[in-house]
Amino acid sequence: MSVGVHAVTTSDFPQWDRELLFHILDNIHDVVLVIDSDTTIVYANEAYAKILGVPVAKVLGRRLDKIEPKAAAIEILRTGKPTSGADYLDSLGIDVVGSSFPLYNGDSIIGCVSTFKNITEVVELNRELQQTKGLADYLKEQLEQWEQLPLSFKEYVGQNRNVKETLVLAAKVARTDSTVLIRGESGVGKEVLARAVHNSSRRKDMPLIKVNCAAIPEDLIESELFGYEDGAFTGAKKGGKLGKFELAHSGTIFLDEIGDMSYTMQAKLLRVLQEKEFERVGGTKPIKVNIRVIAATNRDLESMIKQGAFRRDLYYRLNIVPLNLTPLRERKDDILALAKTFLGQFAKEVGHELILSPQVVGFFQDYDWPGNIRELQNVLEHASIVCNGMIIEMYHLPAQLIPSTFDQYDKTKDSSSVKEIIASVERELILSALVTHKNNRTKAMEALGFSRRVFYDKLRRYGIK
Ligand SMILES: Nc1ncnc2c1ncn2[C@@H]1O[C@H](COP(=O)(O)OP(=O)(O)OP(=O)(O)O)[C@@H](O)[C@H]1O
Repeated sequence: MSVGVHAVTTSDFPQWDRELLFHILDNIHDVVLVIDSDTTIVYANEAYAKILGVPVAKVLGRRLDKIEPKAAAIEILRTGKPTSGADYLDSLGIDVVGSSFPLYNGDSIIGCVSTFKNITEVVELNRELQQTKGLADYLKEQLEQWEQLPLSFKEYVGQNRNVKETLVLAAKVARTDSTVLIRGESGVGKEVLARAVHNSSRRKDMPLIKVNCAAIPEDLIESELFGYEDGAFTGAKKGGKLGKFELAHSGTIFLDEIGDMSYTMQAKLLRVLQEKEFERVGGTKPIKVNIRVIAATNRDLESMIKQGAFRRDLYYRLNIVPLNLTPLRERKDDILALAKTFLGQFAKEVGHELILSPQVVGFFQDYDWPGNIRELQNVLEHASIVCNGMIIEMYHLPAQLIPSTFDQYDKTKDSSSVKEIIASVERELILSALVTHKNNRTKAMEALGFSRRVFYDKLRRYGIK
């Protein structure tokens, strides 16, 4: 029995010849690739063809630096330092894991050997797992602030002609994968419409991820959108973090307040919209995503373009199907239906039916609603808490609407005396103070600056229990 460097010969293995060694190498399941000092591929085993799908004969004699210029083996020819770990092969678009080491003849490096396996599937699975985990975190974050929003167009309150036209167009575009741009003042229901589009699309079972572009600080928005790799910056979470684009993979991303995104970020966003791929912060590997984009803004993008604050090319990319939502003051025919919906919701919370007095109905029709549907909802929520009975009167409305209450009296030349008007305003202020101080009478009294005797006298007079 003779002994080699790491081998012995026996009667079954009388010699370790070339043929036997090549046979062994060819049957190893991992790719084995050998290059010489000018990166010419001098050997590739059969796994190379099986795993990479390229016949061995096609690569032998070709230079690796022309095929895969970023390959670790090329760097090893220069440094002589073995490496191991995961890598991404640009030329084939696959993820691999393995190791490479230099070959020496005396002191000089004559080549390099790489062994690796394809882990694209594992990387994909890991990505799905990361997406699921990220999604769970995101949903947890959102759960507390999640609004009860209508689920589809059927539940979307809106009978006004303009709104109906918008809804019909929205329902049509929902069936496609087109980018949608929702325009309208704050509180007009842009997010509700975005959800309705997503929920009526074929992506409805996949995530709808919202990004409020105005709420994220400029230095964080890139990592929020695209995620980051492990150690991308100081304070970065270990293991990296998935961005909103990856969370939205296969689903929809809702870019709210898009007009507030910085000019630099607009360029990066445009690239993603065009190429459907991006890199994480601190990463080099391109990540492909399949997403539908819905953007919304209350800003005048056309003026912003003229002022150089919004990119024209991004505008064209986003404005494929614009959906305009009319402000509430121009769709007053919807006010009562919306009010009824909200009162129905609040009635469940307070435990009794709620209706509007004729004065309140009149006032709602006259009022301008600068905060649109959100303002209407908030006003009714306030009134439903303050009102002990079933009928919501003017004095149940929030204090900030009180100047308008005076207008109302003036306009209609209401027969109420000044005394009555003051009394109704005073009653409202007391009720508001009680709500603010969670029914703590002493605190409400102090806040209003009344003495105890005057305060309790007024409670009695106004029938406040
Ligand atoms: N058609 C509707 N039916 C029922 N509720 C609605 C409708 N439209 C809006 N709302 C309610 O009004 C509130 C404001 O809506 P939403 O957040 O969609 O407005 P927005 O235009 O996105 O506001 P912003 O520009 O401030 O983000 C929400 O609480 C929503 O539930």
